[in-house]
Amino acid sequence: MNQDQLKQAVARAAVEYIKPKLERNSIVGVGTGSTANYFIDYLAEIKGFFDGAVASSEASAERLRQQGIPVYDLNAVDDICVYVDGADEANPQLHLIKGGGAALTREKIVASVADEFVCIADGSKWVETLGAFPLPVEVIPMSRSHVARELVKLGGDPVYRKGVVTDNGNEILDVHNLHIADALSVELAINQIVGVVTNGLFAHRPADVLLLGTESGVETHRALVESGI
Ligand SMILES: O=C(CO)[C@H](O)[C@H](O)COP(=O)(O)O
Repeated sequence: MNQDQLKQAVARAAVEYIKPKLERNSIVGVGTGSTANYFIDYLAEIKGFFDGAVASSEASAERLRQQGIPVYDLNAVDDICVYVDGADEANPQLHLIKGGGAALTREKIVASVADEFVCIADGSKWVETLGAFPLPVEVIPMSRSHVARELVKLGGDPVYRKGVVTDNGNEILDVHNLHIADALSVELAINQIVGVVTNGLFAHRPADVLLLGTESGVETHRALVESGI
């Protein structure tokens, strides 16, 4: 199977995974990107089983509407039972790098609200250590150079993603050459820089479940929980 077929397989698996959890009034959180797009298309096949969706980008909202799925503003809903989205990298703790599609801030908001976060990814996204994929950081435009200098102090090589404006009207720096051994600390440290809206590390809100598309089928990974016992 090629990468696209693996994305389709995990998107299909996600619909099967969430279907038993849905009720007529359920709201589904929907991510952004090519894998999420496949998920939206398959989700449309069960649209009678839930109420509607909250989208993490204008692009996903548009695709949901085209598929006949009602789209709600996050402020208009009390609860999101499940959030389904892709990732650029995932490690065994189900910490993620996201934001290749520049939707990281809204993705992190919707993921944080959701009761369960189901990540869907083809096998190329699975890594032992995060950071080979440049870490996206959304910044307030006037702070871009300041934030870039601070990111250099943290050991990264930030590159301005020219021509990209996020749905929130901001800009993106992609931080190269970070070897992220402690994703929890790095996520906090970058978010402390004045001018940063958020960064694409999802460590404080990791995925709960990862459906990973491989040649031998869709694997289900759950986060390794550190236990004091
Ligand atoms: O974080 C994202 C968008 O901001 C996407 O989930 C991530 O970039 C993966 O995209 P794709 O499913 O196209 O490989």
